[in-house]
Amino acid sequence: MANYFNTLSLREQLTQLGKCRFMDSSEFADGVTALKGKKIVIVGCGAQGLNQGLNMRDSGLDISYALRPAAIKEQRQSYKNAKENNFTVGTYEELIPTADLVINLTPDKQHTNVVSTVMPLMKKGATLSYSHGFNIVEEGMQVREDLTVIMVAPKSPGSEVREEYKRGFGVPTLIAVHPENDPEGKGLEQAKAYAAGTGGDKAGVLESSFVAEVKSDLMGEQTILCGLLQTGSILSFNKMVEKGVDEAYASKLIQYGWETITEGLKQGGITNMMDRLSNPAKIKAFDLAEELKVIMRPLFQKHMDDIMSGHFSKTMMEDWDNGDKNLLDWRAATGETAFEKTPAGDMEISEQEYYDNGVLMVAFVKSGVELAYETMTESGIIGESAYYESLHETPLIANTIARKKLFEMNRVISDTAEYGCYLFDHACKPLLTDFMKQVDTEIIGKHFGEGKDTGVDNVRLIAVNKAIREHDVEVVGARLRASMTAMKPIG
Ligand SMILES: NC(=O)C1=CN([C@@H]2O[C@H](COP(=O)(O)OP(=O)(O)OC[C@H]3O[C@@H](n4cnc5c(N)ncnc54)[C@H](OP(=O)(O)O)[C@@H]3O)[C@@H](O)[C@H]2O)C=CC1
Ligand SMILES: CC[C@](O)(C(C)=O)C(=O)O
Ligand SMILES: [Mg+2]
Ligand SMILES: [Mg+2]
Repeated sequence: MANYFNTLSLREQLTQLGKCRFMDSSEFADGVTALKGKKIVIVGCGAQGLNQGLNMRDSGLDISYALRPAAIKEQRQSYKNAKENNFTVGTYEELIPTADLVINLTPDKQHTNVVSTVMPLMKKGATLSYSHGFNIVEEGMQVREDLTVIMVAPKSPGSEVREEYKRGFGVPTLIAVHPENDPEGKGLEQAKAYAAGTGGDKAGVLESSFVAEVKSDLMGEQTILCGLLQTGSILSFNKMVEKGVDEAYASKLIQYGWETITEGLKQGGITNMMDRLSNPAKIKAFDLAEELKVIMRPLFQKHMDDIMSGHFSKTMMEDWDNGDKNLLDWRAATGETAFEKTPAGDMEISEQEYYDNGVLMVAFVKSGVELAYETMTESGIIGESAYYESLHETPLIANTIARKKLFEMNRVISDTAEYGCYLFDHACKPLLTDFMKQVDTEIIGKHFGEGKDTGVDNVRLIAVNKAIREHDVEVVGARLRASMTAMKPIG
């Protein structure tokens, strides 16, 4: 199998990368109709499998789970997830031959194996679906010509897919039809119905391509969403301890700080997150973010280049073949960091204190979101996609760190995201050595400018505010957030 993206002409690569249309809510007027009464079998019942299945069943669809024999025999977690929620569970042989839609929600690493096993059992004219296009785009999986291949990719961890649905809403979702596999022209209607079944239509759906989803998803998760949150956590914690801040306080400030400050991001973008700081702190965070952007830009660009060329997927797949050596070493090293090993204290930290004492964290978030967005859009990924993969998803990942630190984040995200997160982190920390030497508790651990005059130069403040507000991620984000709010009452 060859990397599918690399087999395309440059023109076709650019066309597929740039495919991104924000769909109007009226396009979902038929709801789940195209899948109503169809037999839908989900392979795998993990983070996405369970939560998508629960939503689709609540939306009136017929869902069952096909699991590998060992999972059923040993009653593994996937079996328990499905059974405890009263779903029918069976083997591939029992469930796949009668399925109209088979949804592959196993880890990306397993896709070639799973799809090769499942495909011969699928009935003529059925549909195969993915929630991430790695197997099609990076591994070049060839699917039987009579089968339709679609993708419905929620831009969120599985837990939030369910939580948002229960709130009568959903998470933004990318849908796509693989151009090589749409023999009956039914792919788009089915993908729309599936997105409606998960609640994604209420939050915003982009009609995209497998290529655009893969290249943007990999970039977001490696850099701002997971990699930089990991690097920022470790470096910020170590610095506070080095400077004598109480360890338990430092641990708490980081563990819950990302969630608190990115709540500001979720509600009103970088503008609102920065507005939560005092004027002098805002200018300081702005300057730090500018400095960080200069230092980290080449690393962000390297990640994007390696994702585009297929170098990233090639080296990750080599690690798969090598028994996951790098992944397991990196996972163990993360578990040994002082941040991971130091429990958060039970002292009170007010919401505002997380901002005031976490100016460096705000600067990490601002620089990472903007860099990820800029690097993606410079590479042909459309702004809306880049927004979902940078600003929109950062608070959702920050929530996982609040639950159980970096361990929880890396547990909840997919296997490709975990690998890419460590890869970025290990390259980024050394790059920031000199920058971190100048960092003191004024910007991490203590209240910025406490007791000092809060006056600032008006001209500078106006220029800083203008630069923050006019960044493209803010312009695109304001539009997307407005449409999400507009759609919310429909649920
Ligand atoms: N994690 C996330 O939040 C997101 C994931 N995605 C995508 O969703 C897909 C699923 O990822 P995710 O939910 O993280 O996966 P998980 O690791 O959470 O779930 C894996 C499921 O697959 C089963 N499984 C594992 N290995 C095999 C195998 N060899 N054969 C058959 N079944 C197997 C497991 O069951 P058992 O081991 O018991 O057999 C388990 O039920 C991926 O394509 C991912 O990129 C997309 C958006 C976000
Ligand atoms: C951020 C990681 C992710 O891409 C996701 C939850 O969207 C993943 O692959 O887990
Ligand atoms: Mg993702
Ligand atoms: Mg991903």
